[in-house]
Amino acid sequence: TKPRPGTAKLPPGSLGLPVIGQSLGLLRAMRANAAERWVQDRVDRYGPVSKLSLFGAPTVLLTGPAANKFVFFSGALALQQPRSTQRILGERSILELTGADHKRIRGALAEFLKPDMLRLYVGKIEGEVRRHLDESWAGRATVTVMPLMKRLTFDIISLLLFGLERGAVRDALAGDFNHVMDGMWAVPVDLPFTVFRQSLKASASARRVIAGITRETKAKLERGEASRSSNLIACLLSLTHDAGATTHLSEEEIVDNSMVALIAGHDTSSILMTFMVRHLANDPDTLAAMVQEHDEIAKNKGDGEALTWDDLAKMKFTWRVALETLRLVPPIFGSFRRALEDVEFAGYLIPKGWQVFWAASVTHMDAAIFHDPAKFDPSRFKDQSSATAPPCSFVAFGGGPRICVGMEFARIETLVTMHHLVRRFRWKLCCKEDTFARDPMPSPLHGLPIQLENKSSH
Ligand code: HEM
Repeated sequence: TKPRPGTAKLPPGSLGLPVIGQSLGLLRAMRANAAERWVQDRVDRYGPVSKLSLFGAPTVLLTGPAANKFVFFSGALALQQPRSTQRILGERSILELTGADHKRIRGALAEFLKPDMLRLYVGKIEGEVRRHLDESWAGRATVTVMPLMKRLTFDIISLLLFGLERGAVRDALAGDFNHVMDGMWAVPVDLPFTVFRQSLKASASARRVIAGITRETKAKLERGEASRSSNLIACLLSLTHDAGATTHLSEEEIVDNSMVALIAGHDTSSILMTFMVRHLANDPDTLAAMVQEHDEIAKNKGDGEALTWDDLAKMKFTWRVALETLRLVPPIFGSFRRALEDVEFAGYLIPKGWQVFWAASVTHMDAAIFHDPAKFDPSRFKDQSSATAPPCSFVAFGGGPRICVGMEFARIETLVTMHHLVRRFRWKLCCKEDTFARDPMPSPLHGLPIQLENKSSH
């Protein structure tokens, strides 16, 4: 709601030191696996709405389902990215756009990421998974899960987005993206030898590759050698051709949003799968139930026969394990919005221009919503439609008009990967410590090295 002038007061809390504010405290806590605790401590001290200063701007921290709903649905708030992210991903990325522009780009991405389109890709995703497991997992005594999952999800997404098969171009793009990621949350100072400069250079190089692919795809579409469903670029270009001004995407928009999809589409899901592997190593009952689900599906198939869309629909328990993993370790800790005007929430004023920060963990660990919240219990997601969990309480994928547009895609690649993983291997953790650092994405100790054993029947 819009406050009446002079009525609402600022939330409790302190803005801390000039410029630095509480940023260093939060960053330190993130690296020490204590970010969730850090946010909870603030909530214990000041309540669910408090003010602080993060990354150079006055900020209101909001927690709880009602606050999440406000953040996701309020028209007075716009998505806000760090300046570094904006420079790297470009000004026409979906993350920078609001209103009709956001709707148009989101509609275009959703056109490619909708189930009807994704079902055409199950075979390609499975092909990548099988090849990765054959080449990088099978026959090894130990592997490090996190980097392997990152490369797997990168290869899957670049196949879907650009039709890029294995080879030098994909390797070069993967190399560029490692550097792109390094500077996403860096101080945006473009000077020689800074992480940020390196990241900008890598981003420029990746952009040239994507622009080249866009031109090639355009020519292929004109020659009838590609169709709308060939890959994301073909889909976006076809929208341009088909539907005129309302859905038209410029080349800059295609490149910027391919960059976003490539980053958003591989980092998060690789983290989910890595933490599933970690959790399953410590939870034999959950693992056994998952193995049973996948053995049941494989029982009715010939050797090497491809998974179908219907098979994926049967992997209900596995998806619950994924959701419970996302509840306990949400890859996206939270994110920022910016107040476009003075706005009021829960009796407090959020002044125009201030940041709003929402953190997933507080609601995910609220015992009033998730009974015994520290316990890993996939059965709590058994009936997602039940009225027991209020809306906007499970927020690993965000919510509202900006809810993750790649959620269904993440589900498919996770299910396909876990199917082959649990059927082919047993594993044990090399590091027993149950900890992780955030930078800002969570990563387990040493990237999660595991001892691997091939199951005899495979
Ligand atoms: C486990 C995997 C994933 C998680 C946990 C996740 C999480 C999220 C979250 C929390 C948001 C909302 C951020 C906010 O409101 O500030 C988001 C947005 C987004 N995600 Fe995902 N994501 C995942 C996978 C993917 C995949 C596979 C893709 C692409 C193929 C993708 C593309 C996007 C895009 C483009 C947005 C921005 C949507 C918009 O602003 O309208 N994500 N994601």
